[in-house]
Amino acid sequence: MFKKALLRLLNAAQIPLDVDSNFVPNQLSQFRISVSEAAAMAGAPPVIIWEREVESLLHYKELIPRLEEALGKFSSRDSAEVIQPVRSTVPLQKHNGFLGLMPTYMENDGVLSTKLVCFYNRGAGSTLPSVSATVLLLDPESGHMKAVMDGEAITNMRTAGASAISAKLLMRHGAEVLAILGTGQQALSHYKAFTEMLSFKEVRVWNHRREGAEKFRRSVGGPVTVCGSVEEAVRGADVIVTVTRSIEPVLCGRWVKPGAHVAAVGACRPDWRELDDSLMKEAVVYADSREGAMAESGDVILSGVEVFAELGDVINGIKPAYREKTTVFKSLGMGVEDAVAANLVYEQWKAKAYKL
Ligand SMILES: NC(=O)C1=CN([C@@H]2O[C@H](COP(=O)(O)OP(=O)(O)OC[C@H]3O[C@@H](n4cnc5c(N)ncnc54)[C@H](O)[C@@H]3O)[C@@H](O)[C@H]2O)C=CC1
Ligand SMILES: O=C([O-])C1=[NH+]CCC1
Repeated sequence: MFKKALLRLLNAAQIPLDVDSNFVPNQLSQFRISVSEAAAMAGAPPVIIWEREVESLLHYKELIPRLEEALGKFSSRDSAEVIQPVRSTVPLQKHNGFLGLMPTYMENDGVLSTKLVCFYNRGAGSTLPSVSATVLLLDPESGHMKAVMDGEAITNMRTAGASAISAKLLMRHGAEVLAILGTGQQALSHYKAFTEMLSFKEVRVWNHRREGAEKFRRSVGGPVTVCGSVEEAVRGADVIVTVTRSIEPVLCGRWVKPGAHVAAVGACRPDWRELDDSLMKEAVVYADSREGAMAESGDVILSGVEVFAELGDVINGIKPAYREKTTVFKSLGMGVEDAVAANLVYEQWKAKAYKL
């Protein structure tokens, strides 16, 4: 009663529960209620955390261990750990795109979120982004919306983080050469995650337009070899990342060194491809979500191959990691990855705002 009365007063006096308000959390701590509980009770608006701030708060070193844990929880199929249906999509026919809805509930962790993501098969001349996203973080008890966040930075970093986990688990020991096909947003985040978390002697990139690859090389600053063809980029590579907007195979099995690991990130529709049949049939195929891959991945569905395991099965020790064989990690992207990333951003934001 007393807590509610205090909060009504704060609200009526329009004392915001925001970054500058040190007073409110300190006072509330006496009553042992959380900031989000207080915000819900006071009817406070959600905090808005936009791209630059998300980027400044999210770091692979903290994100990747949380993603790894979440992938394991997802694959345990324990509904108290993760409830995450396969993404539902609404076609945006006029614009050659899709709206994907990605709700996730992690009961044991008290995390409830949903991402709204629009993704497009853009024509060559378009300057609009391929992916545009927003993540909503909610309080599971009250339903109060705690935060609205830019979803692009989260999508770029959590996707690259999941691919880096796949490489850590599935690439051969002593891997030296990384090849990245495509030089857009995901290529940049993958370059950062892979060079920060793993170590390679050589990084090669290819783009269907050479100027795109040259721009990428200049923007990352580190040593990168620009290749004139996919074959030149991937011959002898130990790890290959495919992050293109292509809807037809760009990577052929005959160019891939036996034992290489491929993190296949693009082609997230049932009729889109990045990898050819020979590669899919040669490789042991892992996915983030078996159901997601069977519903959404053209590379899996059209090649007719089986998903051998989820990354979470390997993390949980249920399925082996065949490092010596050619492996493909088919990434579709999961709501649980967005949930843990958004929750981490929110925790960091609170710590910064309230200097906890
Ligand atoms: N698995 C996952 O969780 C996620 C997958 N994606 C997918 O990853 C892919 C890349 O996304 P972004 O980097 O954000 O896009 P982007 O538009 O920033 O980059 C796309 C790259 O593909 C190249 N490209 C365009 N058309 C091509 C073609 N026909 N053949 C070969 N290359 C072509 C572009 O030049 C560019 O380098 C997209 O397919 C996107 O839908 C995006 C987010 C998450
Ligand atoms: O998981 C994700 O956000 C996406 N997967 C394919 C395009 C966007």
